[in-house]
Amino acid sequence: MKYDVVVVGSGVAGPIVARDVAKAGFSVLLVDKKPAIGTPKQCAEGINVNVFKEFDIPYDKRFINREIYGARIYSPSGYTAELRYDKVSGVILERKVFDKMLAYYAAKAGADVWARTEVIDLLRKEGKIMGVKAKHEGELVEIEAKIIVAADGVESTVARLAGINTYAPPHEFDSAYEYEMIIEGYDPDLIHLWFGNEIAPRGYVWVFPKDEDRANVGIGINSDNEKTAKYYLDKWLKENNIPTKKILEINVGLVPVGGFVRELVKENVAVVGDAARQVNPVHGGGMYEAMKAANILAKWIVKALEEENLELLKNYTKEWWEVEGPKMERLLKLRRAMEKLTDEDIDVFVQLLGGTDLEKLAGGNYFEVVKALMKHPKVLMSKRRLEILKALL
Ligand SMILES: Cc1cc2nc3c(=O)[nH]c(=O)nc-3n(C[C@H](O)[C@H](O)[C@H](O)COP(=O)(O)OP(=O)(O)OC[C@H]3O[C@@H](n4cnc5c(N)ncnc54)[C@H](O)[C@@H]3O)c2cc1C
Repeated sequence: MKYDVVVVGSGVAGPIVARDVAKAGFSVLLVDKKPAIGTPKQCAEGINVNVFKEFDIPYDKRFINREIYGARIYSPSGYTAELRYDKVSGVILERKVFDKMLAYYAAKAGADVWARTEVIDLLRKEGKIMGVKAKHEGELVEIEAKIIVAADGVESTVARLAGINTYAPPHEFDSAYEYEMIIEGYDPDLIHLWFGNEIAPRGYVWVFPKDEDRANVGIGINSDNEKTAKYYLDKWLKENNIPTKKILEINVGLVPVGGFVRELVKENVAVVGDAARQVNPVHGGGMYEAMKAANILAKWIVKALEEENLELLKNYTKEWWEVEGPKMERLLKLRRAMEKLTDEDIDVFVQLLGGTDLEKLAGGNYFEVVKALMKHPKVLMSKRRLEILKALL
């Protein structure tokens, strides 16, 4: 079996690469170890509404669970800041359908798609990487390919097999735990985020509404914490008197929030998405970054195949670092600064920040916001707060 490209992993990044390369007329095989692509989900399913246009994905009601108009954040003592638009700003997806439909779009563009196919090793001949070895419905198969894409998520093995250094220490990952459950009393037009060192160390608790009374309710905390994410989520639910007898799903996962990969390509293997730690380090959202990187990678795969020059693949690393790298480094700096905040600091900042400030912070465009905060008496009076902010400039 021979293809131009084999893509390992059909989450978000993989199908976008497969679709774009197949569209250009090259042969592509997209594989995933899951028997049903998209299931189970490991996601809160929130994404900015602009992605559909940017990545040419139909705005299809089959996977758009709910339209969202903004966000409300809560400080440890209960101060809130809100960002509310009069038009749709984001959506809560149904990822089980979304991921499957992305694979369907890849198939429609010409790619072959195999579910229940787990890549277990690289295929090497005379020291060269020639493809992958996989278990396809329990049978061992060898798939030859000119280019291999490791889109195999946070626990990626394929990039490492090729010698790409994807190591990051445990502190650069969040541990996430989530219930899809019945929950009432939260404005279903907004996403809700709670911050605080006793609530969610380093991270936040989220309620992402999927219905008036159904939501993904989850938490992300630093994965090297001595307590578990489940411990903190259950504590928060109990302290807020939220009944936990109607739980429809439990989702667990790791989220990379740092540890970006310097060299994204080795020989004819490229890494993309969570496997390459391409995730927003402040809010832990990875779908946008996975699609953005997939887009860049697909462009260079097509060029490399058209010009029969695999060296061109290296331009993916260069372009990703030029286009996304600076923003990601700024966000990482912001994440590290946020880790130093006490609960009192969070209370102060939430009182001082407006909705648009929050948007700028989450997108990494924080210079103006930080400069304005530094002039406020509540910040000026605290040498420590001032130093945390100064380090961001
Ligand atoms: C609890 C939680 C909540 C989250 N919430 C959000 C959110 O609200 N918004 C957001 O943008 N991001 C969120 N994220 C992050 C987001 O889910 C990921 O960033 C995104 O899915 C990354 O896409 P990907 O294609 O790189 O990897 P994945 O979506 O993880 O896909 C990787 C695929 O590879 C397959 N695979 C792995 N190994 C092999 C193998 N050896 N052979 C074949 N197939 C293999 C897996 O089965 C999987 O389908 C959340 C993550 C978690 C854990």
